[in-house]
Amino acid sequence: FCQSLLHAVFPAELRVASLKLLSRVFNLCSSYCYYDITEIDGVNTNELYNAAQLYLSTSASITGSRLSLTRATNSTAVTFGLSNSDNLVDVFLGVPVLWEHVITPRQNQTFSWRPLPEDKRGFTLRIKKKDKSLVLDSYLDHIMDKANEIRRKNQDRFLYTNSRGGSLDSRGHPWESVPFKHPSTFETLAMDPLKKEEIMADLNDFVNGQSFYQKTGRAWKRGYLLYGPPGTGKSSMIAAMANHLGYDIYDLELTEVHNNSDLRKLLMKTSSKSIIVIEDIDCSINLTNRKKNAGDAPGRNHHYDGGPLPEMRGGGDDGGGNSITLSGLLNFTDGLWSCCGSERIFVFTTNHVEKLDPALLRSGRMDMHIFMSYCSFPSLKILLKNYLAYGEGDLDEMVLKELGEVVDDAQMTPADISEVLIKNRRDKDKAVNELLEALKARVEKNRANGGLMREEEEQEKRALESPKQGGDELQESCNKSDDNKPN
Ligand SMILES: Nc1ncnc2c1ncn2[C@@H]1O[C@H](COP(=O)(O)OP(=O)(O)OP(=O)(O)O)[C@@H](O)[C@H]1O
Ligand SMILES: [Mg+2]
Repeated sequence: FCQSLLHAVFPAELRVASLKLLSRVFNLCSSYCYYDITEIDGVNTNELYNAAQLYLSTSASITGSRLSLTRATNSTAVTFGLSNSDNLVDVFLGVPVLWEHVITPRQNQTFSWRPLPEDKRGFTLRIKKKDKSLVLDSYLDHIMDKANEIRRKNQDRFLYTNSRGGSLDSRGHPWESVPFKHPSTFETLAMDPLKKEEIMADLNDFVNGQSFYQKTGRAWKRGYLLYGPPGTGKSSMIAAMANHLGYDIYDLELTEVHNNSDLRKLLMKTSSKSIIVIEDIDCSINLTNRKKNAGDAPGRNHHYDGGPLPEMRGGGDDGGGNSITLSGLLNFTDGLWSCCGSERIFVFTTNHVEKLDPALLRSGRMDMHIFMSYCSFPSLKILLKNYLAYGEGDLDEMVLKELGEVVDDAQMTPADISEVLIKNRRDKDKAVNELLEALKARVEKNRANGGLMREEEEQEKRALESPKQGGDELQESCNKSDDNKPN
């Protein structure tokens, strides 16, 4: 009787209304506000939920008493997460925020094109009302950024190639990818420690330089030219850069690109935070038919003048199938298109810097020119440490002195030296002795050759120091070697 009276006195609408009123009064009195971040918003996956989960799983400032541990496939890190109804406190800019993970079973599955998970998952974020603007303005952005960073660090990076030519895969991508697992790091790289530090500092400035690039109105990208003889670690340096920054690598095979517009399409399909590599650039762009161009415009060869364009090697032979041009390549690295996406590094490598078009070398195009030289004494010490576990002071002073005396004149590449060390790595003394012999033998050989190699090196350096002069040299070398005249 009482129940029916209650129902009669308080009809359903009134009950709902009074509940609403109560909760409004409660909300007004409470000094907190709450945000629900559900895993699935309607039928779409909520990016913020995933980001929050990732962020909470690694945030060092978090405290909680019960956490669940996970390790995803291919991941190198263990992450912890929240079980049902667990609370975590995070502190952002001195403001404490409370996270609660809520899991409820999903009732009466409604029809959906996509099967929904059995549980409804969500985070409830509780903050003081006075801190509301802080959360909405920067905390959520901070979470998204951090989550992206964690994702990048945890995941395998990828090495992309355009070996399919311009053809697209089923998802419309021109790049093919494989997981990138090169073990080279700046620690294992044998080169002058000061130069190494300079490069690492430059890379760090680049990744942390978003506001600088914004302020100065520059596109957020950087170019490195690595040059030097084969086996001096140019490819290893690229791998070390990628590992240091956690970037993907796009290895661009220019000979597979048919024309400038394909090149642009490839560029558009690269992601931010990546290194775009063109190896052996001197072999990719054929400069042999620049002679005609230079004849038309003498003295202007150090600026690309928009005249007849150098074609790809073999381009003339196959009926114009390959018509990628130097100007197309420069546009690729420098033009408006190069800014679609940001935080990108371009790396070109070459064995013959003197063969490069000065337009590629002029300042502002390749920001840093890095000469990868023959093995020097400091580099040798790094190799001895890596391959034979010799630390500072482990090796006999006399032997070290002897090594130091011959290593520069021997002009052996780190690749040659590591070969000797690998072969004898079980017997350290034998390895060092054999290395000493090899270095001495090489010194003798170089003396006999009359320092021919040294001259080549000097020529490369000169070419870089003065692009104008380099241009003239290039001109000469083109004139001399132009036996492959255009039809
Ligand atoms: N500076 C270096 N530090 C450590 N290892 C090196 C270095 N240079 C070469 N090596 C070793 O030699 C091998 C060949 O080096 P790498 O492929 O990096 O040379 P490269 O300069 O790219 O040569 P190429 O001009 O022929 O492409 C590497 O696998 C690496 O083990
Ligand atoms: Mg290489």
